[in-house]
Amino acid sequence: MEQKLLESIRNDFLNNKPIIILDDEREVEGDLVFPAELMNESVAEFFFKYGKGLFCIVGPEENLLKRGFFKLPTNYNANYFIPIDFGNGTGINAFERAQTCVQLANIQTTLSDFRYPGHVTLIGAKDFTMRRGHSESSVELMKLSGFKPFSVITEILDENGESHNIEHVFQLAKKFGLKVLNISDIWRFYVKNTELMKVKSVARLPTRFGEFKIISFENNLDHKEHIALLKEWEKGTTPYVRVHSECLTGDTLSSLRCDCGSQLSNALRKISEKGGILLYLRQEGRGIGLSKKIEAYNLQDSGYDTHEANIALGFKPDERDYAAAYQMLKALGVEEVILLTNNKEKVDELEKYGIRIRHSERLYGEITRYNEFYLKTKLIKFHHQLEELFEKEV
Ligand SMILES: Nc1nc2c(ncn2[C@@H]2O[C@H](COP(=O)(O)OP(=O)(O)OP(=O)(O)O)[C@@H](O)[C@H]2O)c(=O)[nH]1
Ligand SMILES: [Mg+2]
Ligand SMILES: [Mg+2]
Ligand SMILES: [Zn+2]
Repeated sequence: MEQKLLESIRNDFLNNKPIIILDDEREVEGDLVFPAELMNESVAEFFFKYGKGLFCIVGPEENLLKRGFFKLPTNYNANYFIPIDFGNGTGINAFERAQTCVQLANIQTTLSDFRYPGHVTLIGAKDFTMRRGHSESSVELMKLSGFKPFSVITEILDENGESHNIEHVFQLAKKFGLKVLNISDIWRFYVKNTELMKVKSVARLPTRFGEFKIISFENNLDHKEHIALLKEWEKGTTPYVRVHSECLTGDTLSSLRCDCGSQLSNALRKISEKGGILLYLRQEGRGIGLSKKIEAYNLQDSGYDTHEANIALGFKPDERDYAAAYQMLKALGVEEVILLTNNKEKVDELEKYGIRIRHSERLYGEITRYNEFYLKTKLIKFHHQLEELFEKEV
């Protein structure tokens, strides 16, 4: 998603055209979205007729609370506030509901300017880094496209009243020329353009592989303690970068089930020699956490491979995210890297954030009889570039 697209979204809104946000990460469903400040009778009508779901205004939770709006009790962690009406009518018709939206976007108003309970559902959006739903992404999109952080959203139901019909969503988009954005695209754009991590503490760190600087970060992205080890590189050259995901068992407990520990050593050796950065990401077990990885190991001992074990536990084969790696590089002022990896996904992900990958260099660990099957699974099912490792045998 680029600046040009945002401008054209802004123009669509100014021309009474909503957009559709697709929740591609969680529910796989589409919502019509429009700025609350621009809502009017005809767009509201369009939402009722073609959206058909619940007509909701969304605003930042803390803003709503400050203005006196209060949350409804919930037994499933919903974030509904008291529904509201503006004006003296019944509050239900398109004109009145549109007025309610406009008046809520007018931040001078407080709860006492509205009647409650009313006919427009009010939802509090969390911070985008805390939750990535329709509410949060639509509020973020308002800000990115130059509007006040209040959106109107309505779920799209098909002709049978079903809400997860993506084909129907795309037909509707085509019929009315509406843009369709994914939540993940809005999220990526947000991460790319927002400073979410800053250098916090720096110290000297002599290691077996040479002396590095160890750097911690103030982290408003995911609040984890990701760490960088940096060895100065020659000005004008490209640093070698290793993006390494935490593996407590392999990195520090000398486990032979994987190749992580020896890869880490080889990466530090290379970076110490050439200059560059190790980004140590706290996403243990490809993002499922240590306990779940131990469960996965147990499944692997009874015949599952590493890919199948993750799925059996209800996860994706790989749950990792590289937003933090990008934010750390951004905080360190690095725009171009030579990436030490066999995992093409790391290359693709960093490139999506705009990091230039000069090239990637294979980084092998040690093959042992305990990790051989694991590595073969990575080659075959995750398409990691490990062919060379097994060539000798073939
Ligand atoms: N779920 C799960 N995670 C594992 C297993 N074995 C290792 N891991 C995790 O896999 C991750 C490996 O991280 P990296 O070495 O940075 O990444 P990679 O995908 O191997 O890619 P490379 O850059 O080529 O090394 C770590 O988070 C490990 O904890 C396993 O059997 N199951
Ligand atoms: Mg939704
Ligand atoms: Mg690895
Ligand atoms: Zn490991």
